[in-house]
Amino acid sequence: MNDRLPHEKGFHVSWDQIHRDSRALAWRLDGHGPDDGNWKAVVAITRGGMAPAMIVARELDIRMVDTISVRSYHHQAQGEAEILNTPDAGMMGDGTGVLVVDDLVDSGKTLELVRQMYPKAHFATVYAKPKGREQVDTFITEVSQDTWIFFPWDMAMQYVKPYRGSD
Ligand SMILES: O=P(O)(O)OC[C@H]1O[C@H](OP(=O)(O)OP(=O)(O)O)[C@H](O)[C@@H]1O
Ligand code: HPA
Ligand SMILES: [Mg+2]
Repeated sequence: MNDRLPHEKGFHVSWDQIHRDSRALAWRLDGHGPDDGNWKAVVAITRGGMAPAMIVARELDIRMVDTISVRSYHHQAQGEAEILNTPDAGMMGDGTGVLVVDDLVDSGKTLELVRQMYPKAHFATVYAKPKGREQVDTFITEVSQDTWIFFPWDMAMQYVKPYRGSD
């Protein structure tokens, strides 16, 4: 792996896999909302949470969808997490009944910040690393801390040399 990358392992996720895993997340959450099992809204943490949030909202038939914009990473180096935009305050309240969805939790800093704003919300991610696991209420797959997850929206198909041979 390239010297600039601090992570030992790469976990490459296809569109098909993120779709399946996001569906699995929705099914796990189904029936666990505070209002007769229902959730009132889905809030995606931009940008990575938007595709999983769309799939969760579709599976659970939730039409109330909003976003919260958080930025914490510059390439693979983490900076201070900052909130750039918040969802409708009236809809959010203290977060009760709201599913906050992100693609993954790594250090947990992003979720920690959002949790401070909406302590009663339910935090769900598709993938989780050990350091951030305490910040997430529901997730599907755990990967080791030294794994970098590559999402399909950050990748493109490209030529790979044969195992044997030089062209
Ligand atoms: O648990 P943490 O260590 O805080 O890391 C997890 C967050 O980092 C990534 O987002 P990023 O800030 O890179 O922005 P993006 O979603 O727009 O790519 C990822 O999508 C999570 O939101
Ligand atoms: O493993 C990761 N993959 C993509 N984005 C991320 N942001 C924090 N950790 C990761
Ligand atoms: Mg993100």
